[in-house]
Amino acid sequence: MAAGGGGGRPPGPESSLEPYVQTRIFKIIVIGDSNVGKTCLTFRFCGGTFPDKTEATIGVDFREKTVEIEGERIKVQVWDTAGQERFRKSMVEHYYRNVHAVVFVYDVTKMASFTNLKMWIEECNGHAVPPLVPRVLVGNKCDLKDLIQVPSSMALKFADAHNMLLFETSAKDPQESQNVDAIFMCLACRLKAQRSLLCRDLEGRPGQARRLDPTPDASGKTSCPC
Ligand SMILES: Nc1nc2c(ncn2[C@@H]2O[C@H](COP(=O)(O)OP(=O)(O)OP(=O)(O)O)[C@@H](O)[C@H]2O)c(=O)[nH]1
Ligand SMILES: [Mg+2]
Repeated sequence: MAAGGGGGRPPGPESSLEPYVQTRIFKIIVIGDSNVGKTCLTFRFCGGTFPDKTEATIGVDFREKTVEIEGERIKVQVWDTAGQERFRKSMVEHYYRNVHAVVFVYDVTKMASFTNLKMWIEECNGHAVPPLVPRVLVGNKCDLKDLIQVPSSMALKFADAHNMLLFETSAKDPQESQNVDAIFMCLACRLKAQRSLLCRDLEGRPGQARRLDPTPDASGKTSCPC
């Protein structure tokens, strides 16, 4: 189990004059064939580096990073899942339970990892993930330009058909790190917006949940990269 990125501690006694706002946690799972680079992508986002060496993930590795969106601190909890069937079968139920967003990853240099996406999407659908849960598609290893097997146009068509945004990235190339960050930041922004709306809808209804953020940003500014 590994962790990277900032720690998302709520304000302590030293800031007791400020209103106490609990840090929200968004659970994002990263799914796809073995060897597509799920561990490297999550490492890049949470730790800011490309790992020298990785081994097949067994079960799940958790990583997290605290980000700030429109003045609110949000903890992005990334579940780096195992691609190999034998290392994931006892865990699958846990992956999908209370998930907030799903990242499907394929390897742009391996067509089979792209065609297998159908299977991953079916698995996700089979676990009753609500339609409101955002899903994105990530084509990784774009630095291997001479080996590309999955054209962007094909991936875009697939993403459109499944109502997903497409990100083409490289966990390895430091120049691409902003694109990797954009995957998770975009999801965090969408989740924040969705949940604020949901809570606003529920406000005023007796016995229902209320917004956690007592001071909505009036500026309308967003740091969302998408
Ligand atoms: N060239 C290149 N290699 C990458 C990239 N991302 C990952 N790799 C390599 O691909 C291999 C597999 O990466 P992992 O991140 O361990 O793959 P995974 O999807 O987590 O695999 P499982 O844990 O078995 O599901 C490793 O040798 C990485 O170094 C990338 O963007 N570019
Ligand atoms: Mg892995």
